Amino acid sequence: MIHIENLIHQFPDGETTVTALELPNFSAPTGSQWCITGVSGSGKSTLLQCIAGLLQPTKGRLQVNELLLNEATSKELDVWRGNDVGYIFQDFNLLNFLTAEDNILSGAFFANRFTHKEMVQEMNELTTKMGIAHLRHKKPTQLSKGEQQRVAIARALIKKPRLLLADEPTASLDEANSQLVIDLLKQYSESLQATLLITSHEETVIRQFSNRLHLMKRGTHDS
Ligand SMILES: Nc1ncnc2c1ncn2[C@@H]1O[C@H](COP(=O)(O)OP(=O)(O)OP(=O)(O)O)[C@@H](O)[C@H]1O
Repeated sequence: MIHIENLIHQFPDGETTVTALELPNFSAPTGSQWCITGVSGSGKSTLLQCIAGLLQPTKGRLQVNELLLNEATSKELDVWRGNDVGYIFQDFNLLNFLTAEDNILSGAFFANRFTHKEMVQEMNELTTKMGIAHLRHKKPTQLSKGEQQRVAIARALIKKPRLLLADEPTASLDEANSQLVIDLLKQYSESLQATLLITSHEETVIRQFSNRLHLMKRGTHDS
């Protein structure tokens, strides 16, 4: 469950600030699946980062399940994120010194509730489903963008999170892999009753979600 009231996020911009996001109200029931749309710069990534507790909102109330994010300490946010949040970054954020396999396993490490055997089994299943099993021993720099994206997605799914946040998860994928990823995210969300929020510009992706949140570009400079 996500519940948002009067959320505002501003970034400093020289002497002034830029309002990246303003969202008066938003509620997503547990297990619901949403596509966040809006032109470039409308605040889609900012919203996902606020919901993941990666950005502290400037104003507003933001609750995810039992946790009130705007009042939580950074330690509470770290523990919660490690346990409950699967985040697929727009630019992947893979660790270049680790193999694809170790990058994926690292996604479950901080959840602290799986044995090594369980993590390896889940990693094997995910990489097979996603067609990247043969790439497990490669480093991210030896992979194409689309392959890196699938590694990033497997890293988010391995811990079976209650909240799945995916920032443009199909942006580097061809049509077939894009569909595979959307199907996989939806299946995970359904089977785990995990709330799923994805951002996308692509019509083919957007129309597969009946729940949509459209953000308007602000770009307002406030002194
Ligand atoms: N770290 C930052 N410092 C200052 N301004 C920022 C920062 N990050 C984002 N912004 C600004 O906030 C606004 C929203 O950015 P955001 O990345 O959330 O948009 P978006 O809708 O995800 O865009 P895109 O579709 O291009 O990824 C933009 O005007 C952007 O320039």
